[in-house]
Amino acid sequence: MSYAILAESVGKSFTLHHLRNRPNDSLRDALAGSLSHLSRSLLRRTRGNQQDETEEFWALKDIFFQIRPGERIGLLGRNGAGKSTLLKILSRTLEPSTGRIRIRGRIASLLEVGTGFHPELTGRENIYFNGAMLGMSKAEIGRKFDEIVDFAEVEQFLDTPVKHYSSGMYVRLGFAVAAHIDPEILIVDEVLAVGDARFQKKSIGKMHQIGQEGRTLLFVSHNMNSIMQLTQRALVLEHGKIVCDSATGDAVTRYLSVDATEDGVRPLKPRVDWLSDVHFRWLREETDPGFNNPLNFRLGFATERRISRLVFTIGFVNTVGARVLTCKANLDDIESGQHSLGLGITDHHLIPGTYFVQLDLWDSAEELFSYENICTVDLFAASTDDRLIQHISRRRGDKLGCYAPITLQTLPASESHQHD
Ligand SMILES: Nc1ncnc2c1ncn2[C@@H]1O[C@H](COP(=O)(O)OP(=O)(O)OP(=O)(O)O)[C@@H](O)[C@H]1O
Repeated sequence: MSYAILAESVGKSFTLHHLRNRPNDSLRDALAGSLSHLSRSLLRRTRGNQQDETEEFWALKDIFFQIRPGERIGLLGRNGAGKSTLLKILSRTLEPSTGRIRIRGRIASLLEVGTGFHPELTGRENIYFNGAMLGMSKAEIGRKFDEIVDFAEVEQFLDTPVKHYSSGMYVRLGFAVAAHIDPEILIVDEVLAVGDARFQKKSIGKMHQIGQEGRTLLFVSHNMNSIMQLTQRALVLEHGKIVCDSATGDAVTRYLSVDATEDGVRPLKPRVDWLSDVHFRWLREETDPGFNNPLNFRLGFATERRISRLVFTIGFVNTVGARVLTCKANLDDIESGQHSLGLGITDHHLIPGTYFVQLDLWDSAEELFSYENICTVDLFAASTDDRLIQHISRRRGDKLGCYAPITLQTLPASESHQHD
């Protein structure tokens, strides 16, 4: 079968050095410590000499996949899962330690802000410099030049060295060059998140167009809506391994459920050191099956400080990654100590189905705690009407969200034909 990208048994290991008796030992150890925590199972510890220690860390292991020409693929994974390492190997900026990559077609990649740019050169010079690196001739770049400048919206700064550009400008220019060299394969990492919302929308539109033209697209994002919009198939990476390769909807569900536990009972790490012992749980046993029945949660935490105004939000994300409902409450003057609160949500209007719950805690304007998939909530249909609503909503786009009843009025015959 023909392919655009073929990965065969690709692995990448890094050697981590833990240098003893050095002034910055503790920082190195701290970094290495967090890495080994991330992927203990992939680590093999070897001893160098008495003082230095090295660890072999496998950031990617046994990666096999095939991408056909014209496919639009999403790559999902938590921080440190190995996405950037894989993209760097695909775009040949990193050599794999095992296996091989085969690529057919001109490839353009946008991996990090500013890659492929020379800081001392102007925007104009960098378009030629970057275009040449991506395999375009001077004449080709000349033909595309105006389109690139126009798309990047940097006309005013064209003769300014790019070292004076903001990160948003870098990304705009980088994306514009990569997207206009007519790549057969376009690889884009999260960088777009740096641009403003309008540019993100514009670049998603451009990638969509590139996909429509039958080019191959590989796209990494933590934004499930963009992944859903742009790709048909997605790979999920966990600790350097592909754990799911399927239709995007299924892959997003798999990715979102990675962290969600059934009951959500576990200690969670807050963003401030004076808050601890955060526990959150959906009281499944207190929820009656059926549409719009109240949902109850329990939140526990310990605070060493008085909290003047605690703001909670509970968000509900459907199985394709869209946040469909946000609920909020506040509580004033919480004294230091251990606390346990019951949080009830009535009239949520959620269609029966599975939702991933996000919890955020703020003290006025300071973020105290944020957790994406703290638990899952499964709401069951209890009546024929519930099942009908669920069925219709699934058929119309396989999404779940909220449902609200319509108030019906019977209008006199003459009024029902009037136009506004
Ligand atoms: N040069 C390197 N030396 C040592 N370890 C590395 C190196 N590059 C990456 N790693 C480690 O490999 C693992 C995978 O990193 P990678 O950047 O590919 O993850 P990611 O999925 O892209 O994460 P993020 O979403 O945070 O960008 C991480 O634990 C990272 O610390």
